[in-house]
Amino acid sequence: MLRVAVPNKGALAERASAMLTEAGYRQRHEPRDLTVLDPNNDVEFFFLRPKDIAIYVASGDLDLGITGRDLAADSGADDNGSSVEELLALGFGGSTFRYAGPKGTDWQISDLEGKRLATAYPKLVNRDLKAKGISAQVIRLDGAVEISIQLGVADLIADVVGSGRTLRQHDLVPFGEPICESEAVLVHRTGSDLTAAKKQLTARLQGVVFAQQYLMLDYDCPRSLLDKAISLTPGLESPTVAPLADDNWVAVRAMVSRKEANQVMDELAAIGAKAVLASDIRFCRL
Ligand SMILES: Nc1ncnc2c1ncn2[C@@H]1O[C@H](COP(=O)(O)OP(=O)(O)OP(=O)(O)O)[C@@H](O)[C@H]1O
Ligand SMILES: O=P(O)(O)OC[C@H]1O[C@H](OP(=O)(O)OP(=O)(O)O)[C@H](O)[C@@H]1O
Ligand SMILES: [Mg+2]
Repeated sequence: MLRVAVPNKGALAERASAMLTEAGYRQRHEPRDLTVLDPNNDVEFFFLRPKDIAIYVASGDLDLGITGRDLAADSGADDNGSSVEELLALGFGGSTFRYAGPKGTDWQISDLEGKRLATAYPKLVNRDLKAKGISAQVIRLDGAVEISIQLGVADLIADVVGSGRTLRQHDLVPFGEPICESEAVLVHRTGSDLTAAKKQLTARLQGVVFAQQYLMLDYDCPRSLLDKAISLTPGLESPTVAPLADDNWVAVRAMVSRKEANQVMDELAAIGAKAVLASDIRFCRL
């Protein structure tokens, strides 16, 4: 039976469970449940603190886990980085992990030298400081890191930035390049076998991620413009082209990236396509 770790609370929990449900897996109904057995799919889910997930997966006690890329990087057992590796980026929980300091100063990375630096991600930060050749006193906190400067325990911080609201609320500004560009990821133990069961769960989640990033486009097109239309909507392999009752027209169906869909629809309309319809894809296998 495949054993899979899922965040039990925090920024990733709801979307992770929703994505697994969409992929056909059983998820918990009671928010306090710590395990859910899905006998039909031969999977057991374990609902764990997001920070602990990489530890269970790195030790081999659990086969797969959904966590943040920043948390996975912070779990690394050695200086070389993480002891879990990414199988799939899940396209939600996007954030950056950044240094920040009180506003009013044009902070530079070199200003970190000799400072007290508060963070809930000490391994990730120590590794970054080492790579930059900077020596600073890293103060490990569990959360609410943004308040640590005004309370006097730190000079600067390194923390997760989502919308940037929490930094602004505490009169802080980010500086330097992000230490990590994070999102939710599916991980397994570095170097462990990619078994058929792991592959199947990965493929199912890939199908949901893909469905969220793509739309199905249907339109009618004069046969004489088909080449132009196909160059705008090449699809994944090749678009479906079907005859219409009127021999001068064809119906075309192709997947397009959600981000580009409106632009592509404008361009199709401009070349003379009619009845351009976009519809959601719920899930798929590529
Ligand atoms: N505001 C946010 N926007 C986007 N992603 C976020 C945000 N806050 C946290 N994350 C991401 O969620 C993951 C887990 O962080 P989360 O805050 O849920 O865990 P935690 O700090 O251990 O738990 P808690 O905050 O419940 O004590 C990390 O990968 C982090 O990058
Ligand atoms: O840029 P924003 O959109 O404001 O989000 C960033 C904040 O969200 C997270 O905090 P969380 O709510 O998880 O609390 P924590 O600090 O106790 O973990 C993170 O640690 C930041 O503090
Ligand atoms: Mg948090």
